[in-house]
This record gives sequence, structure tokens and C-alpha cells, in this order.
Amino acid sequence: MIRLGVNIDHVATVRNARGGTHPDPVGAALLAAMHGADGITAHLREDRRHIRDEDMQRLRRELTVPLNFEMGATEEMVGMACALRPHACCLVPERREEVTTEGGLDVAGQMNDLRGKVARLKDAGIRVSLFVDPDPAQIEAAAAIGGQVVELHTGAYAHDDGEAEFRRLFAGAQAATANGLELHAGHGLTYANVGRVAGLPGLKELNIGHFLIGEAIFSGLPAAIARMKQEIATGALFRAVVR
Ligand SMILES: CC(=O)[C@@H](O)[C@H](O)COP(=O)(O)O
Ligand SMILES: NCC(=O)COP(=O)(O)O
Repeated sequence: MIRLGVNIDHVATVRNARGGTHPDPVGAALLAAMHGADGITAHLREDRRHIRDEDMQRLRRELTVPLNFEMGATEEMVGMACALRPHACCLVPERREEVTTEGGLDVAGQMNDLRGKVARLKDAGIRVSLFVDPDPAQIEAAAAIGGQVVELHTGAYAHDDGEAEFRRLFAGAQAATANGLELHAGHGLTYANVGRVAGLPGLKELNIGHFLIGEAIFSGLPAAIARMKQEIATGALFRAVVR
């Protein structure tokens, strides 16, 4: 079964809009876990625009499902992660001026720097994932520097919904398996577009946030998670049947 990691960043975005403590992203994470989330993802951005350091510490203390710490590949973040020891870290590219993560990490272009950081995270007992575009060269580089997982950036597919982007994801999925990497995917996924991604060969985990938190306004978080899990299961089953 494909695992669903619920990203709670945008609960913190709403909290931070008024500067208080409500809504609490850790409370949302606990609710999500109680209602079927297989893991929780939180992105501690360098500018702390949503998740904050104390949220990560509370998530680490209070969660009983795996915590996936998304972070830029900086010295500060690697140090924090090694101290926190979450289940997993996903290294993502970050630009302060971006609205959201616009593309995958350029692993091939910074292999020497990333190799050392990946090794330090692994030595701390953390499973290391690289958030990459579905580009075979980036996926091979992720394996070459010791990464254990690649998370394919599904943003281009989600925004275009085009056949060409889906084919790129498919080729990326094949490259991940060929390089011995566990395959995850995420970014911009919705009820409407998640099914095809769930059918990617070898897919083990999806990380979904913005849409789920938005839907929770209308249906509540438990119902949004249940519906997303149903769409994922249907997509995976369809793929298995037509294979
Ligand atoms: C890496 C990724 O795709 C998501 O975690 C995303 O970064 C959520 O946070 P933002 O909306 O701040 O980009
Ligand atoms: N890594 C992708 C993620 O955690 C969620 O992205 P989104 O659903 O908030 O776009």
C-alpha cells in the first residue's frame, strides 16, 4: 500500500497570519495521524515563514508516526536534523523569494557538498531523501551520493496535467528503481491528479499538503485524508489491473 505523508506546513501559515498559537500545526499532525496519515511532513524553511523550530521539536516529541523533516541542504539544517533525529530528512532546494518549491534539487551539480551532508544525516540514523525533478541524471546522482530515497517533484505534472510531464514522471520512477532508490512523489497533488501518480511503478509514498489543508476547510481534515487515501488506492489499483 502506498503511504500518505500529510504535510502540515500550511496550518502554520494560517497560524502565523495572526501571530498566535491557533491553529496548531502539531495538533493538526496528531489529528491527521489519528485519521490515517502514515507519516507527517514538515518543511522548516530558512526564513521560518510557516513551520518554526519549536514545531519541529514538538512534532519529534509527540508524534507516533514517522516524521519527515523537509529542509534546505544547509549547515544549519543538517545540524538541527542531526540533533533532532527524525525518521527521515528530505533535502529540497530553497530560494527565499519563491512562493513555493519551484523545482527539484540540483543533486548532479553539487555532489561533493551533498555527499558529506547525506553521510552525516545517515550516521545520525536518519533516512535520507532527495527531492528531485524526474530527470534520470539527477536520480543517478542521488544514488551516487548515498541517498536512500528520491521524491519526484510532481509540480510540473500537477500544473500542466500534460501527457509529456506524466511520461517524465514515469521514466523517473523507472530510473529510481533501476538505481536502487525508494520512490516517493509529491507537490501540487489534488484529488483530481493524484490517481495517475499513485500508479507509478514502484511508488511507495506520497507527500501532500497544500490541497489537503485547503480541503480541510470545507470537509474537515479526517474526511479530506480519507478521500485522498481512496483516490490513491483507486489509482494504484487501476495501474495494477491495466499493467
Ligand atoms: C518541498 C515541497 O514541495 C513542499 O514541502 C513545499 O515546499 C511546502 O512548503 P511551501 O509551500 O513553503 O513551498
Ligand atoms: N514534498 C511535497 C510536499 O510535502 C507537499 O507539497 P504540497 O502538496 O503542499 O504542494
